[in-house]
Amino acid sequence: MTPLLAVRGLEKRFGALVAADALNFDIAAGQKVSLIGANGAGKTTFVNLVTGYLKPDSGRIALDGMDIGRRSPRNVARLGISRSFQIPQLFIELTAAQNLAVAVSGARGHALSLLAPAEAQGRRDKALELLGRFGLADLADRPISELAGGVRKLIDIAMALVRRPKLLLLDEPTSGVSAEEKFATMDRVIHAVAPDAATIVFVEHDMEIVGRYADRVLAFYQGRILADGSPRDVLSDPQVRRYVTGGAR
Ligand SMILES: Nc1ncnc2c1ncn2[C@@H]1O[C@H](COP(=O)(O)OP(=O)(O)OP(=O)(O)O)[C@@H](O)[C@H]1O
Repeated sequence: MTPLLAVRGLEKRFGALVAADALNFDIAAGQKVSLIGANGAGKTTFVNLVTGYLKPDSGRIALDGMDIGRRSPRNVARLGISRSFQIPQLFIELTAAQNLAVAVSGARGHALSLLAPAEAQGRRDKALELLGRFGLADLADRPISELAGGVRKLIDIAMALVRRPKLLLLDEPTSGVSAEEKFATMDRVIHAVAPDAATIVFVEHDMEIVGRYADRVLAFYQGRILADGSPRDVLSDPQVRRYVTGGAR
């Protein structure tokens, strides 16, 4: 069976630094994969390569068998890969619902100013539906500037769901979220993504989150995969303990 994502010989260099070093692996549909690794190990570089924000120097990335390695971020998103960011990319003066409405317009290829009222209502309905999935419907009309960091992260992830992606990449979904709220935040993410049955790849520094939510872990070290397997196996691997979790935040 064709894997959802196939990565073959993927390389990316920044000058002399090899940030992705001949990466080779598949991701099957339905998996929840966590990317772990110390700072600078290459996790975000991988996310940027898959989402079109960086172009590989060599190698291949295929989504459902289609080569996507040199497409633009917009094109990659149209094909079914969405992402969230370490720092949420939101319009700070707009409300939560307005931010999502902008994303809905973008996904539908509309210019906001040209929309008929019926379409504007449709966008708002979609925005409210997505916020509802995250338990945030009551914050729909609050400006982002008034919302806490953890809520902003959830809204950024909601934006990524607008296109009903096949593959969702989350860059540190719980960074900046308090220890008391981190499980509740991830529970909301998993619950919200479930209706779209999206495959999730998430960068994570918190090993409690990794152990609880991932069914597979890829441990990065110096642009390479040091270990690949179940959370139990990878987190107990001596190399991972030495080079990854020992230095994790
Ligand atoms: N645009 C860039 N130009 C030059 N070097 C870069 C660039 N992006 C990343 N790097 C370097 O590539 C290496 C991998 O960085 P990357 O951001 O992928 O690591 P990471 O595992 O995501 O780290 P973190 O956990 O700190 O986010 C680092 O040494 C980083 O400094």
